[in-house]
Amino acid sequence: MRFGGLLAVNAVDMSVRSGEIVGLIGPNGAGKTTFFNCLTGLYRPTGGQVSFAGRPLPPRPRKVVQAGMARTFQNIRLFQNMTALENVMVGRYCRTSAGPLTSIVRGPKFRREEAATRARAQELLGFVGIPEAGESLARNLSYGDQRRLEIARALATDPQLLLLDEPTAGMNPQETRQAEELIFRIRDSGLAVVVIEHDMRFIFNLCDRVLCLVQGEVLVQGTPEQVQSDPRVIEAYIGTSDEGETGDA
Ligand SMILES: Nc1ncnc2c1ncn2[C@@H]1O[C@H](COP(=O)(O)OP(=O)(O)OP(=O)(O)O)[C@@H](O)[C@H]1O
Repeated sequence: MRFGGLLAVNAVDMSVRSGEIVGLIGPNGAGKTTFFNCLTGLYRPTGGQVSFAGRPLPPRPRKVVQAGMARTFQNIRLFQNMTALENVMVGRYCRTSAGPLTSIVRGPKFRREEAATRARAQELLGFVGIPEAGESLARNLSYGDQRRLEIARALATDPQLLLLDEPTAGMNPQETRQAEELIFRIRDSGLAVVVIEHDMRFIFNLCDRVLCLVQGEVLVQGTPEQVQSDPRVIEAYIGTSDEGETGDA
């Protein structure tokens, strides 16, 4: 992915299997979010190809979600003035069949689907640990709960692959532990998960494999043990001006 003269992501080749958690680390500006944006159709890559489950994916977010890839955002992007339940229901609509006409007429088929969507959304709120939040407006939830809600909305699309962009940013230690436990449960349900994170303790504890990006390219990849002891990774972080990234920021 090129932005003018800047090659933001170059030849990043990554695979992730069902039931596996892969971490994506790297200093600020390494290209992590740009990589997610390329995968999910927010950016049209200037070169290369995204394939999912063996099929090429067009760079269109709706097609990507329908193919089974869902994501959350570094800066939470909820519908702040809708309830938590409604936010999750929105995620579900890519799997329902009601078109505009059915929605206006609101016949029995629409009502059946709507009830099923509501029930599934409530179930997902329970799964992410906020079963009581359904009627609260998203903007009134705590920061940690908003992050869980974003995950619930992503899960509502029935993904096979979940991309999480800094899921613990702004969380306190207790919320971070709960997020870790939630991601393990998501993995255990058979999904493939890719996580971007700056919190090293979190990522090395969570992931089966870790890739370290630097200036848009994969510098090192391997098990958490291999990556955290690799001098090139340590150097890549120390070499940045953001010292906070070397610790638990
Ligand atoms: N839309 C854009 N237009 C121009 N340049 C961009 C755009 N998006 C990202 N970049 C540049 O691409 C590079 C990679 O940015 P990106 O946000 O992907 O990094 P990152 O690894 O996610 O960083 P961080 O950890 O700070 O979120 C940066 O130099 C950034 O300035």
